[in-house]
Amino acid sequence: MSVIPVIDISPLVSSSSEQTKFDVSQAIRRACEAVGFFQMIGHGIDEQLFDKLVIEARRFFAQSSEEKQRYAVHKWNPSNSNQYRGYFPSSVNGKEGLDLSSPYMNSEHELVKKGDPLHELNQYPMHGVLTQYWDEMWRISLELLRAVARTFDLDASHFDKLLDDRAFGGAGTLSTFRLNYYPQLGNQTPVSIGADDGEPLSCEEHYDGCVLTILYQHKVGGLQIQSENRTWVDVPIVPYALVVNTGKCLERWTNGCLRAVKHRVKLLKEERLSIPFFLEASYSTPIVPLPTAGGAPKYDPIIYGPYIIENNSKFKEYQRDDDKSS
Ligand SMILES: O=C(O)CCC(=O)C(=O)O
Ligand SMILES: [Fe+2]
Repeated sequence: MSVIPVIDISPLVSSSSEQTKFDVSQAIRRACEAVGFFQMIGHGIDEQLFDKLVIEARRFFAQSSEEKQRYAVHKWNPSNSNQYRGYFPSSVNGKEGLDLSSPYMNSEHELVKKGDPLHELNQYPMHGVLTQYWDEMWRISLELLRAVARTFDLDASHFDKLLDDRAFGGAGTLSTFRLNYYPQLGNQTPVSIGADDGEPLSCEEHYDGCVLTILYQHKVGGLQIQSENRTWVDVPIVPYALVVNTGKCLERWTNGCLRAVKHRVKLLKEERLSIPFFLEASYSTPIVPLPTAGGAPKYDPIIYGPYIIENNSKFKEYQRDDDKSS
């Protein structure tokens, strides 16, 4: 299928009958099975919040590199201890970005105090609009996973406790909220070239490793997904829609029913902002194919934390050991 479905999730986020919620949940499942992506409307996020978020993101990236450097992770600012959560410059992989962790992470937790890379607190002050947007992403994420749970004959809250472990003595969700800025590139060289079609790219062809990604692409498109016949399909701009895609973790969890699909971003002449929220499972969550997904398990059980560290090490912007410096 090459058309990316547009799904109105309003019944999931308002009071509506169980049947209506189930019908929307099924539409989400079908999209994630057939395409791996959908455009989500009816999410209930105030349009003004997106506008404020874009202003906030632009304000951040418009700062001088010295100012942004203050929030850079250790690799680019040795006086900062964070390896993972913070700013990375465009010299590494074409785009620059700011990776933010949960503003609600349990700061007393042993892993947070120890400085575990996945459990780092933000050095960039995350308040106001950024926290409001985080709250919205978290609200929607839980509803999407409840939708998935329903279609696999599970209690709707099945995944809730596997995504945020604070109630079980953990530090909280490992999810990442990222601001991506693709500068106006002029004649600069692409970060990579499409493997099949030679398309110049500003974000390489990849799968997301997380559970789900919820992405806001602001006004400028360029995101493409690979269809089953290996051709590349544009993800069009639908105003104030959020692009949702299945990550490799959810693919494993659903025994391959929901598909993670390769995607990339074309190299454009104009600047571009994209704002993904990577929904992650808690560190010690076992990812074991759901028995209700049917069929013999196609994947070995894994523990989320070590799995995602290994997965992220494939991305240039996460190769942060000093000896791998690019
Ligand atoms: O910038 C985009 O639209 C997509 C970025 C992306 O795929 C990612 O950060 O995983
Ligand atoms: Fe991605």
